[in-house]
Amino acid sequence: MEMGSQSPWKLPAIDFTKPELKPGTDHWDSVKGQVKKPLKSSILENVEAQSRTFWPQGNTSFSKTIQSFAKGLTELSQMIRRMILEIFQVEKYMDEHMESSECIFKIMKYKGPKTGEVQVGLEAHTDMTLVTILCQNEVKGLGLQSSSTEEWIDWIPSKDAFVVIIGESLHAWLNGRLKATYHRVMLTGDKPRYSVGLFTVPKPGYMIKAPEELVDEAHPLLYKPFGYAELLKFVVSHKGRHNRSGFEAYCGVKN
Ligand SMILES: O=C(O)CCC(=O)C(=O)O
Ligand SMILES: [Fe+2]
Repeated sequence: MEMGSQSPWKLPAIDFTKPELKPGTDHWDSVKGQVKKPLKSSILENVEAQSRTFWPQGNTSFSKTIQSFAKGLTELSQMIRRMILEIFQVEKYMDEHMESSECIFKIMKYKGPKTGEVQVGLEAHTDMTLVTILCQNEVKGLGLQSSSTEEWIDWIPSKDAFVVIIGESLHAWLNGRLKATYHRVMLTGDKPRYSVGLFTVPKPGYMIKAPEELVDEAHPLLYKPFGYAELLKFVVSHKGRHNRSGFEAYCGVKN
């Protein structure tokens, strides 16, 4: 997709495919500027990234290329987080941030409900991750909520694009500078929906704590330091599992 062209998704689309996309180059700064826009306007804290660089042969035989696919997604996750840290001027934490995170790759299958009526495949929720990257087969179903208008936007599946979702751990680490994106899966018809997700999460034992540079009078600390595994355990057992309340109850300073 050409820079600045309209995406079919009503979502900001950003091209990460150019080989010259390397930190410190003009092209890096230009793409970073595009990442900054949707983050700043808070239209929706996600971006789409085209896949061909990571995956030049296309995604039809992905079972064979699953490892290189996961590697490509891991690199994309790193690039996006590198840009986000630069945008919020906390580059000095880059190594710590990268070393304290790991990527989990999952393949998911949703059976078609075999009805013409839309059924919930996965309730609206935010992820507890740092960042989640999703892609899927041609069966529609993923919806993303704009944090500013609360409008639900259907993702139109595309084999050239990924959805990048900000999770609660990154929201907390940035002391609220970015919001976690609500998303859900709604299904209809009888075809199964397959999706793959790369979930970038804090490593076990690492305490997520906002850097002091992001905490000041205008931005008081929102979350107490927490470990990811402990957070997950609490959220899963909490009645607010499918919304932000479990997260807020676990580590929100106000609680
Ligand atoms: O299947 C999808 O596209 C979404 C999966 C998801 O939101 C999750 O596993 O947290
Ligand atoms: Fe999710």
